[in-house]
Amino acid sequence: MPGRLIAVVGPSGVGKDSVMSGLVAAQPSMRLVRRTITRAPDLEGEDYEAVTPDAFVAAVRDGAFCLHWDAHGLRYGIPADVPDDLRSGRDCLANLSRGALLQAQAVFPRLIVLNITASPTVLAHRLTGRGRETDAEISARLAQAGKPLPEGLDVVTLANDGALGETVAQALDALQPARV
Ligand SMILES: Nc1ncnc2c1ncn2[C@@H]1O[C@H](COP(=O)(O)OP(=O)(O)O)[C@@H](O)[C@H]1O
Ligand SMILES: O=P(O)(O)OC[C@H]1O[C@H](OP(=O)(O)OP(=O)(O)O)[C@H](O)[C@@H]1O
Repeated sequence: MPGRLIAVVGPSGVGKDSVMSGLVAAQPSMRLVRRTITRAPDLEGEDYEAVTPDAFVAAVRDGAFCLHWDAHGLRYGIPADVPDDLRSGRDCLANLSRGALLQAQAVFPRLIVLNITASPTVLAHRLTGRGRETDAEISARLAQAGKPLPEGLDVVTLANDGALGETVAQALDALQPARV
């Protein structure tokens, strides 16, 4: 049985990276996928490979990604070796765009979507508190918050308005292999 690609999606600031860290801490056998992003290096939040736009284009050309997309004026790539880990039966956890899910369905044989939600007020508060983006960038991200998911996917929706530990516990429960 191949591993599952667990795609964590939801609006900016909802807590995707926080939930992912909690999941991997509880289940270290899961691979936390490190993304390549055309973002300045060493900013707050996730651990990522920072590259220039030119280096990203070269990486695409060289087949470095199994999936890539553009959002928020940035480019994001998922390493090409993720399908190898899935084939070996290892679950992989990746922060994906809602806009890349149909593409992802074609790439990963077992795709589970963890759709994280929170109220608009909570999102605004968290993005300001994280401090990675400017006020203008935060406004642009909040305007994208209600983006719908494509139809026909295997989706688990979890509210992260409350305590992070509670959301992680619910995610672990929903991801029990017997369930999905
Ligand atoms: N349940 C929670 N309660 C309080 N703060 C949270 C919770 N989940 C995430 N945060 C905080 O909200 C901010 C955004 O979280 P992050 O994981 O970066 O979200 P995303 O990856 O979805 O943009 C971070 O500062 C994080 O510490
Ligand atoms: O199409 P959407 O579902 O709106 O997602 C767009 C992008 O936003 C997130 O990126 P990023 O991690 O840079 O932002 P975030 O941590 O603020 O969510 C997500 O991982 C996507 O790459």
